[in-house]
Amino acid sequence: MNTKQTWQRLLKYAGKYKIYGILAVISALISVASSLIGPFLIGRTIDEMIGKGAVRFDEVFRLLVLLGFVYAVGSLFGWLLTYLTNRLAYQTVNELRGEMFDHLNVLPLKYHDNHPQGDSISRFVNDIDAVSDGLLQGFSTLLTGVFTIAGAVGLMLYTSPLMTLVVLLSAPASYFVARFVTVKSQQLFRDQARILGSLNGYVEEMVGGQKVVQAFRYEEHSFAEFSAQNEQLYQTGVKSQFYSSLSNPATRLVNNVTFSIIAMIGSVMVILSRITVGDLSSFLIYANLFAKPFNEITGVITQLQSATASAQRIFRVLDEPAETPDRPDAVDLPQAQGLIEFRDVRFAYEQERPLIKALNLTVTPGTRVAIVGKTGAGKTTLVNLLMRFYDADAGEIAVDGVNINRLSRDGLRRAFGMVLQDTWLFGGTVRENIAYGKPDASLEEVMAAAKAANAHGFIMRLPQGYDTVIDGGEGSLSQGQKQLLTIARVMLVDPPMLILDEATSSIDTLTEIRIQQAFLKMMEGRTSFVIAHRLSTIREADLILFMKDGDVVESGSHEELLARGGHYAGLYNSQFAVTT
Ligand SMILES: Nc1ncnc2c1ncn2[C@@H]1O[C@H](COP(=O)(O)OP(=O)(O)OP(=O)(O)O)[C@@H](O)[C@H]1O
Repeated sequence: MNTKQTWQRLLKYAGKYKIYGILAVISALISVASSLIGPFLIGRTIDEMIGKGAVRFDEVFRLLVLLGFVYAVGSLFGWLLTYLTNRLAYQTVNELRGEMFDHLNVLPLKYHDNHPQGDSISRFVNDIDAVSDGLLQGFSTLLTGVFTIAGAVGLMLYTSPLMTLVVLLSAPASYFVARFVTVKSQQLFRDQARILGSLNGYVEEMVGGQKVVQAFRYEEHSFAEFSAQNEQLYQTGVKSQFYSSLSNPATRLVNNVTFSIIAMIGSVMVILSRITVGDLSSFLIYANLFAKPFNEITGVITQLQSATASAQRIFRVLDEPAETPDRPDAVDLPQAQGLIEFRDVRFAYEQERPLIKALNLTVTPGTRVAIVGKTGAGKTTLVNLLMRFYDADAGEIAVDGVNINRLSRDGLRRAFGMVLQDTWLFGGTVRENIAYGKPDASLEEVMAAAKAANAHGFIMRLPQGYDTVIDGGEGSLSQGQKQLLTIARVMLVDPPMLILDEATSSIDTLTEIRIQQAFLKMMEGRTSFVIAHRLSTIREADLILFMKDGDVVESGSHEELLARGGHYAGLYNSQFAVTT
């Protein structure tokens, strides 16, 4: 998408609020007109005061009152202009932000899997901000700048074409000086932002990994690395401030030289009676008004360039195809029994690397299935297909005999309760977190679910019990406690089928036993898939699926598979046999 197309698309959003745009243009015209009428009145006032004993006080007074009125009107409309452009910019980005959030929710999981979270967040926050700044500054500065330049040139020409020529000849010099300084300092500001980003990342990494840092006695090394980046930030910061602070004095120097030349020529013309002293005064003010917007416009152009780049990044997300919608005749799954069938299922994340080649599998209602296999074997992929986070490339997956492509995604996902290793809790109370899938649940229901999940005891020991606020999943809860809360969350919804991912780490033995018990209770009578890491879970499963390179290469009960002496027996002997 090129710059023109980007702005056309952006302005389409802004177009919905064009009434603010039209009013802003009118306000800009009035505000600029008053700033141009002012100097004219000042000139006339001066002409009324020249010569000893020739001051027409009544006329001077009238002009001064008029001048005051003109400037008051100018200020009022200047403020209105800021207000209206603010409304226009914020309404526009508000809509853009809303659309982006909606779209992030309907993008297929594939998008989120392939894009770093930080990048999506940055598009959502930083890029939207850049577009907002661009619209805000761009609109008001360009409008007033262009009107001021045009108006000042017209009035200067009217007063003295010769002096206007001098002013116009100086304009490119002023522009290039401003541009040189702005480009240089913008480059340094970009470097500064980049180094700051990297420093942020480094600090985040070090704070997050403090335990490991200390355990490996990495503090000195980490401090040295930090100091180097910090020093770099300092150097760039100083340089960028140096250049940006040059901008004003440098352009002012060019303007002042021009100003002196005009003053000299003007004085000669006054002496020759070609213009009045009032004309000269007005002209000098116009020359100043004319020069000022160049500085601002150069600054705004860089801002507009960065807004364009940001808008392009936002539109790239908005143009990502959403998850294919449910079929129009999609049905819900009112009361799933739990019969799951995979028939000749084929799937690849990347077409050139087939993962699941021909998966056939039947799981009868109420079966507890343990999925086992080395890392990368395809265990998560199987779950991804079952939940329709990804669609199979060929073959079919059926629940209770119905192809899942014919089910609504909502209906299908409601039929499964999921407990993942990466526990996700949001900023809210314990009660709200448990009731995530059933927001209208009563406290009694929430407590019953927590009791069933072995979570009630530790919740009651929290400072405010069920009303304790969890800070975005962080805070004082242990990993195991967080997992117990997510189990309670599923217990409350009471889904007919389950998908569980056993945690592999950071859980104390007691909590682990609690989780195991909760898992077992939850699985009673339900078709359940457990990505299993513990021998006890695997042994107690009705069916073990051993996965390798994307396919189920062995299936059966623990005893059957051991007797077969194949992959599972190999894994068992190498990993578990010693501990039994
Ligand atoms: N989003 C993705 N895009 C491309 N390839 C992927 C994606 N997700 C997984 N893979 C690849 O597919 C294969 C199976 O991955 P999967 O996550 O299903 O394995 P797993 O058995 O669950 O592993 P683990 O036990 O480590 O979680 C791996 O080779 C992995 O690199």
